[in-house]
Amino acid sequence: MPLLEIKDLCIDFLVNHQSLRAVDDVNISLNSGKILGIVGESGCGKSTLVSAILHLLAGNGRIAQGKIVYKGTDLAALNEKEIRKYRGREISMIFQDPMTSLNPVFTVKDQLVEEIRLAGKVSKKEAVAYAIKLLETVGIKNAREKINSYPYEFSGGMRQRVVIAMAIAAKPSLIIADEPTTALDVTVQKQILDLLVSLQKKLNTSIILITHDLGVVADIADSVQVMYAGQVVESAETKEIFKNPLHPYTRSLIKSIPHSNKNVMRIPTIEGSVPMLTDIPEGVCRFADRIPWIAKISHEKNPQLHEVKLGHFVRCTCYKDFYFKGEKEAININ
Ligand SMILES: Nc1ncnc2c1ncn2[C@@H]1O[C@H](COP(=O)(O)OP(=O)(O)OP(=O)(O)O)[C@@H](O)[C@H]1O
Repeated sequence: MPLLEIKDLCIDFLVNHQSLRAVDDVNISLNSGKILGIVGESGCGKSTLVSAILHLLAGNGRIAQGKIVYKGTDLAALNEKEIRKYRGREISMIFQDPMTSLNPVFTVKDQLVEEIRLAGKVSKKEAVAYAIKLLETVGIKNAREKINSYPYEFSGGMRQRVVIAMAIAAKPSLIIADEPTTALDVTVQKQILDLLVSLQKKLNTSIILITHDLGVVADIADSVQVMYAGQVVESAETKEIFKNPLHPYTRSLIKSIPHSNKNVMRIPTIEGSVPMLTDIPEGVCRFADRIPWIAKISHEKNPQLHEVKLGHFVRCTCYKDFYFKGEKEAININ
């Protein structure tokens, strides 16, 4: 049985008496000890999707349909008191900005000890010893001294390490990391990702890693779901996605991964941005507006996810006729 199974999940926001669908019929299956990458530009619905798991949606959001089955329990059906037992203990979250999780007026020790004591019955002394061990585990040197510092005394990367220490304190089975490295310098980003992967292996935790950068998931995720305008447009094992990307949006995301060789000729990626919820077209390919040079007939009506190969799904039929505008022009010139 998968650790987490999200089935036909739809999430709506109520805006000016209008119900707007931000997540549309998403399915996820995640096994123990695996890393799933959820990728897409800002506004695709990634954060909305994962915040629903622990009932952290904004006040105007609601699960309109679907199930979130975790270890056999449908989390979507739980009340506030019941879901609290899962937060931090079974499933923990790491956000982009470490200060979302850290309180600036308390020391790291106070915050870690509180988290540890919330998770289980331990004495203060035991909790402090465990907190120091946790800081060492996440690579903070001189943890015995550093534990008495306030969050502002740490660099951004070190703060994110503290947040990760808090996130693993209760040995959760699932960590949801929502753009955990976006706010950090490139060199620090790599260190934090390496840390997450090493902890995942050590603790056999599963991770859902949310990012706008497909390059980030390339080396570490076992599987990838690409989201666009609230829907999954492609999903497969990571190797397969990079070997055989099909959906125009996935192909565009792959092209936009920064390349170490700056001399490589760059074909322009697809212009534009994700539509606002009020502008999402119904019953047609949501990506069609971004690739107007592809004939309308190439798109499917009411585009569905098609399993093109075992475990590899792609939405709409437009991928079959898709080419990058610049590519064809380059061919014509030659
Ligand atoms: N509380 C809300 N009320 C109305 N619309 C919302 C609300 N929260 C998010 N949205 C909208 O839902 C859509 C999905 O937003 P979401 O934050 O989940 O996207 P995202 O892919 O995680 O992007 P980002 O990385 O910028 O957070 C966007 O159009 C956003 O404007």
